[in-house]
Amino acid sequence: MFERVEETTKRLLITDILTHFFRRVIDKAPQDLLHCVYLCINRLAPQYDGLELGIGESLLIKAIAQATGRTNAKVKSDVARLGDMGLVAKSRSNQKTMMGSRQLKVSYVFTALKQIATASGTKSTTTKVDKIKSLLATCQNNEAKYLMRSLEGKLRIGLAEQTVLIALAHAFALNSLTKRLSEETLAEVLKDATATVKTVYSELPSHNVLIPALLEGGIQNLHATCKLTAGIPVKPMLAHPTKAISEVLDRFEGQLFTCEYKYDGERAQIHRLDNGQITIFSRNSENMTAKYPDLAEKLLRAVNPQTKSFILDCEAVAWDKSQQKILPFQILSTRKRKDVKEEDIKVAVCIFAFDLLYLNGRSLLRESLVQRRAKLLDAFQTVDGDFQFAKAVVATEVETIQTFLDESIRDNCEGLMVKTLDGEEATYEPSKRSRNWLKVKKDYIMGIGDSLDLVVVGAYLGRGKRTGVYGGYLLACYNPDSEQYETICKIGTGFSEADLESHYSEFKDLIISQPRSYYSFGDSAKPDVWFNAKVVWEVKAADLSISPVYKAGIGKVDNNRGISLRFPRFIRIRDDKSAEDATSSDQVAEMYQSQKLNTANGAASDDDD
Ligand SMILES: Nc1ncnc2c1ncn2[C@@H]1O[C@H](COP(=O)(O)OP(=O)(O)OP(=O)(O)O)[C@@H](O)[C@H]1O
Ligand SMILES: [Mg+2]
Ligand SMILES: [Mg+2]
Repeated sequence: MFERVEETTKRLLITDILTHFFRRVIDKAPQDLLHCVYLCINRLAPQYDGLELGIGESLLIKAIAQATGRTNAKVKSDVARLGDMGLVAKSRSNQKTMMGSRQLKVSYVFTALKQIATASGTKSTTTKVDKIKSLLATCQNNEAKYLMRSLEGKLRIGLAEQTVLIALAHAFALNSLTKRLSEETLAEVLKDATATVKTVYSELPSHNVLIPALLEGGIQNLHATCKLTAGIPVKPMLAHPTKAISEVLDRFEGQLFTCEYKYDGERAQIHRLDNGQITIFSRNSENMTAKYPDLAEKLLRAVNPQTKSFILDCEAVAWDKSQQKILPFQILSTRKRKDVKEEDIKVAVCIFAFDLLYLNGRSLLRESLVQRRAKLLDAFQTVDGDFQFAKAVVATEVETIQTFLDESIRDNCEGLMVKTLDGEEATYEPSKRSRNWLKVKKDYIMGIGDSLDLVVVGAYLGRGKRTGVYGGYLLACYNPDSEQYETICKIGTGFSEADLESHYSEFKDLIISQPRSYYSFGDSAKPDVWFNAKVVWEVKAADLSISPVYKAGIGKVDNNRGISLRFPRFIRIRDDKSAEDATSSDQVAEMYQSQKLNTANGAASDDDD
């Protein structure tokens, strides 16, 4: 199935292949469905579980060498030549296809992968190498290729998580049909099934719950059996950038909306269970409770007596106790990330709450913001400097919004979040970048609208004052459709001396001998060293231009040329975003288009290389 998916580029065909496969699994081996799904999305557990594949290159090289009787050096040079660990492992296993040997079974492979990922302790390297060796020995045909890629955590065959959800919905819907339907009715049934599965998964992102529920009760019962649950993080709702207050007014014409301060801290989704246990999740659904041991106690003082379980959406912001004011993000980022003890805490944090998703056992996702906000205000109380509600106004005039924006900046915020208040358009949309939430950042008014979060894929050796560290870096955005990192600019500005030093040493572990096959770059912008795509930086730029050298959004606004950033400047490391959460090619293209609209009325020209 993986082979067929990899050969196909059309998303619709991929969905069909996968649907067909799932239908057979549901019929013939339903107990394997969960493991099949995990192998397809290249994971071992829900994302919030933190259990990751992504076994290091050197360990995999060792295992291939031992399994095939080659030296480490030989395997390493083969990897450099073929650019794909999977192909190297496969080239050998083809030569000795064992007659009548054991076949690998899905659940066996899944369990083995899990054992490899969780092995710990002094002997863990040996355990891992031995396990991989024994898997490789049983591989046939292309299996070794997909096994190695899975172990690396880079299956890269075009199976996006959303495609897997669609195929699951189609498979269950088709398998439960009792009579022939007209083409039209069938399309309708599949569309409804897909919507149900996608919504349910966005509210309860765990296949461990979803798959058994589907097998048990089918799609009809899914909404009743799988609901938003305290303790399981949902992907937060995201906002669209805007460049002017007038753009906000155009978008929200005739609708009721509210402006809130946009606090510059760290997004925090705080869950409390009925038993009182508190868990704090990051923007990326990582458990960061251990980073904020001080928050739980602050929160308790803000919780009203009738409030039991809840999911709170808020921003954790650095707080100056003596002056009673907000501190910039740079201060917050000096807090330790792991195993923080009360005595380690030098930077105080205040919670600014702006949404309530769940209260006393009930989901509030489908209620409007007016209703959610009323419940939020009712369920908690302000404790100055510890827990406050996001400052908000209902404004409709440009002048009032402008004044509020200026105030937000004076109060050390980044600008405003503008949100619809009422009705269907004001529900909470997990994981969506919604047009019902707009961000207005002061320093981007009339600029490019927003900062970008880009992946560092390479670096240039420094000269002169920067001898001994990197002088510049090559950045890329991410294209989720092609699964490629597309280069967008070289950056050398915005770094302090200390940044240059620490980046230089931190990127050491990420150096790779060849660019990955999925990096899209121009020959004239090749860096001196390439990096594994892992680190994300927030970057600001003056504007965007069409470029023959860079590849961002290639084919979206120009057939052969990409988009590039002019005068990029480093702002901060985004360790709450993974490489795949970086700004997407579509977002870059959208920013370019909207800049073009703005300059069309007589301002500067574009098409500048
Ligand atoms: N009142 C508020 N309502 C919603 N979000 C807020 C509010 N105040 C601060 N925020 C923060 O602003 C973020 C949205 O804007 P920001 O540009 O900082 O997003 P980001 O994390 O860089 O993601 P992206 O740029 O991909 O949207 C939210 O994720 C949240 O952390
Ligand atoms: Mg932010
Ligand atoms: Mg941003």
